Amino acid sequence: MELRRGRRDGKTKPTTPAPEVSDSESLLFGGPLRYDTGWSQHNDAFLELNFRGMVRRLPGLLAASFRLARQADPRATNTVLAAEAVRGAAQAVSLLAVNSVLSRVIGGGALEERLRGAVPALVVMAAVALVGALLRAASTHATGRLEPKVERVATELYLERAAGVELAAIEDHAFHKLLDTAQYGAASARRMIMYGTRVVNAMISLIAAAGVLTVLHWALLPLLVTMTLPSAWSALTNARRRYESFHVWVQHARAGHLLSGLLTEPAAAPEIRVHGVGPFLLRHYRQMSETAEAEQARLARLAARTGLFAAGWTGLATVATYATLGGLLLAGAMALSVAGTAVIAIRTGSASLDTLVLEVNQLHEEALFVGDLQRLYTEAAKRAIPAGGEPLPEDPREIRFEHVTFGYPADSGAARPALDDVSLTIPLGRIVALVGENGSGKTTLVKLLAGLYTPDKGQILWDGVDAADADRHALAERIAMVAQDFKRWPFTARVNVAVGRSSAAPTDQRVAAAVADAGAQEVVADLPRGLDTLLARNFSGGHELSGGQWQRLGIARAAYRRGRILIVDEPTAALDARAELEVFERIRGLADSGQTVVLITHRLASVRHADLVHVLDQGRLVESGPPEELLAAGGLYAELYALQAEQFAAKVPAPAAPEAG
Ligand SMILES: Nc1ncnc2c1ncn2[C@@H]1O[C@H](COP(=O)(O)OP(=O)(O)OP(=O)(O)O)[C@@H](O)[C@H]1O
Repeated sequence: MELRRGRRDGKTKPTTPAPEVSDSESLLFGGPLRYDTGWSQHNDAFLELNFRGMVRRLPGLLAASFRLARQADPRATNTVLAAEAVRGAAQAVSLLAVNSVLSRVIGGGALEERLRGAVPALVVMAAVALVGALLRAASTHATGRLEPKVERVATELYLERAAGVELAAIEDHAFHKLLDTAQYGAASARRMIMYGTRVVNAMISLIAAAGVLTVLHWALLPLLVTMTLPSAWSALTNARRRYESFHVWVQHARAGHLLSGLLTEPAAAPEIRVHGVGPFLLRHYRQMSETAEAEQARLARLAARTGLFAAGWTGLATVATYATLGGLLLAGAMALSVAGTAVIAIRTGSASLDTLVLEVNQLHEEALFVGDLQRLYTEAAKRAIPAGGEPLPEDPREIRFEHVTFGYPADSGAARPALDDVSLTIPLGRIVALVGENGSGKTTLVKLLAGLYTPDKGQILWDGVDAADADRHALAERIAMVAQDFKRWPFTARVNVAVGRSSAAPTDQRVAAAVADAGAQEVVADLPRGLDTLLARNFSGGHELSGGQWQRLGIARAAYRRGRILIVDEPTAALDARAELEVFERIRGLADSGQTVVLITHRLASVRHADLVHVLDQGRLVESGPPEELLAAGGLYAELYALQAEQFAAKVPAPAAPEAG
């Protein structure tokens, strides 16, 4: 399922057909399992490349890769350019020397005299060959230094830009596709350096050969061009087809990689075995591979046809060239020595032109991928988290949401926004709980609070300052967050805590304090190598934690960050009853020390610790107030509370008495 250098597996059919299901599976699932995985709706016909457009784009792309090379290593770039330019010129001098040798040898006079006359030109040829060899060595050495540096610089820029965009961009499928295609740009930039140097070299030797031909007879140059045009056309046409195909198929290939990854991934392994998901995934994988193979076959068929047509055209042009040369000789319009030089110049010229076409074609193919990388750079710069902005008040009293409406960009077809005209206050230094049923908008609200998204309508005011205009990095500095799906970094336990503030050098004391704050001492004590235990099961010496143990480390990470506002989204979902109680006590303690806590939880009994509760329902704020007041008011909060309380109050049915007899 590889694309590009084996990953260009082709065109997408816009939909992946529903899989065939065997009888046994039909029985197993109680009916045929016919649905597609949901990846197939992609409409990516944005490419409008034509032959002229490709030629026009080339200088710009070449210049861009030259800029990258200069950025990576200016000295090596200059060495390569100078060496290649002089090498090309040396080839021109060499061709002129050949011309001189031939005219001496074919010209009049005694043989010995003619040979002696050719000696200076032969010496020049030898000197030029020596200089050429030295320059080639210099160029090879400098290119070898330059290429990996170019790839590193391009990759770093790619990763830096990707990490610096808004969360909304990362969730946008078009941007994600660009991230996917652009990842190959750095390796292409590296190869562009190699092809670029060859193109410069071939161009200069071609100019030399063309110059010689023009001097010999004006009609020879257009004939040379006619001879080489077909292969240029065929090579560029095939390159364009492969590139278009790659673009249309990139999502398909991504899905294929994802499927094959799922089949071997430890996290999916239990369900694959218990629910029998393996055959389902394999079927999809096979189907994707087969359609990809069909695309490769289509490309090969087209390439063969184009190549055959181009070869015929080249053959005819070659016959015409040599017929013209013969005609000129027969008509006495050209001397034999000149015709001899012309044959050599045509051969050299067409060889240079062939090389040029081949290398330009390679360069062009790479340039297209570098073009993707540049598009990503531009797009990422547009969607970057803005730097600078208004300073936030040093010690704000409250954060106020005013008529905030927000809908996820990736979910434009949603029936209602995730948050709809929400106005509420978060007083600082208190515990504020967000309560509501699944999907009511609690997580969305805290993501907006943390500056991960900006409202579509309304404002989030830190005292008087609108968060949309504030310095986003300064805002993030004040937030510590334990998200519902916080990252379980595949590093040591110590790093998993200290990554909460990776800009500061971790001290044992600070890590230990954070671990204690989260009540995670026992978790760490049970680890085989304490804080230095690697928490990545797939590595040797790696260890896996339980969900609840991870959750404590997540809380330790947030404690380590020491942000002024602590956001905890379902902090106790994976904790046992005793641990849950302890974590809430600690959260209460944090608030006593002046820390603001924004708490999302479904455990309403724990909400009694909160100073203020906001109740959300379908993206709207429906109730706000201290927990006791909300209970007394008999609204949604009281209803949800009563539902949970009933579960505990419900009597466990007594076991039925054994029947007599
Ligand atoms: N990244 C996302 N992209 C698109 N839609 C999203 C995204 N995250 C959430 N939503 C949608 O936004 C709405 C609110 O989701 P949110 O996660 O804020 O709810 P919640 O109250 O935190 O739910 P839960 O109690 O289940 O955690 C839901 O309809 C959900 O489908």
